[in-house]
Amino acid sequence: MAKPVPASLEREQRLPSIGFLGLGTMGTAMARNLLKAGYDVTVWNRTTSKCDALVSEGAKRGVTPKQTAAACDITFAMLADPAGAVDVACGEDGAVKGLGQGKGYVDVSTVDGDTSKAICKAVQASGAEFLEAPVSGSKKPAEDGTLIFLTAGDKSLYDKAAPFFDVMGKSRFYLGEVGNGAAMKLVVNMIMGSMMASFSEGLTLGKKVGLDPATIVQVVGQGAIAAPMFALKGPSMIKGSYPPAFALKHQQKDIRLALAMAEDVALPTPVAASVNELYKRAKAAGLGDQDFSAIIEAFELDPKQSNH
Ligand SMILES: NC(=O)C1=CN([C@@H]2O[C@H](COP(=O)(O)OP(=O)(O)OC[C@H]3O[C@@H](n4cnc5c(N)ncnc54)[C@H](OP(=O)(O)O)[C@@H]3O)[C@@H](O)[C@H]2O)C=CC1
Ligand SMILES: O=CCCC(=O)O
Repeated sequence: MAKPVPASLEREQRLPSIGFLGLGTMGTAMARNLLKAGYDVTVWNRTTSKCDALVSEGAKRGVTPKQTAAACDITFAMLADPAGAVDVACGEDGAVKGLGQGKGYVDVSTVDGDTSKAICKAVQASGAEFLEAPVSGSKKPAEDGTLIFLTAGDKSLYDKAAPFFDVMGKSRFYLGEVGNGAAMKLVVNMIMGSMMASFSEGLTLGKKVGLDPATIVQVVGQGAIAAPMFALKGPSMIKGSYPPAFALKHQQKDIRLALAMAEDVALPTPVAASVNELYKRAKAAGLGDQDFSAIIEAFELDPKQSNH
């Protein structure tokens, strides 16, 4: 059930209008929750047909990021990667051109700190406020409104956007300066990518030595290394099924960005570096659009066939 508009906002004369740019797996579910909560939502996506469902549910159709940002008080962006986030914010018909004093831009995409800082600079130069707010939690938490927001940037925009975060999520952290939200997200996803690779390696080894993979999942689930992610994905992984929630190509992007962040502070990250090679191999073998749990397939790939 959709979370209702908070009473404090209902008492105001006009609810802020919300723009949402990027209707992929996450953006669609997040924008839908804002719409279901009763907000005035304008949606835009590069592939315009992805707007149709939300428009039929009551959203307004944005023409460009610029027009969407110009029409709305606060605009959210949920794009695939740094290049997409910069294009949509700062490109020819980018959101920045529609922003100005009194408006806010909240980028919830997973990008690196430098990208986030560049977008922040362009947004603030327009007179608008900026917040980075990448999320922890995948497709189901996005649908259920139980994401975790890792925000940093203009504190007054954080306060204004809080009711929207509370519709889309179960918790929110304000981490100070722009770059800290991106850094937190990359640290978390670097750990997650390594955990998934390690789990996959263990399942593959267990199977090779004659253990029942379903029993391995059960045993892991009852001990000190139990993790919600293993319990959720393990049963489908052992059937060779990877229903897409978080694309493997996005997980590899996050490890790549985390490695660059580590390089900036001269920290050796041998685990993540090795795991990155595995994700690159899986991507080269055509698994990029599968859920990232398809990384288990990489252990059975012929190294000669994967060419990265
Ligand atoms: N899926 C998940 O579980 C989670 C994902 N994330 C992060 O959230 C972000 C979005 O993820 P998700 O929704 O799964 O990704 P999807 O691949 O499903 O969607 C990506 C979106 O980005 C758009 N896009 C990409 N490049 C451009 C560009 N150059 N110009 C305009 N639009 C562009 C796509 O448009 P089009 O439809 O036209 O291709 C699409 O709307 C990523 O940064 C990801 O790492 C964070 C937490 C969880
Ligand atoms: O970036 C993707 C994160 C997925 C998750 O937190 O479950």
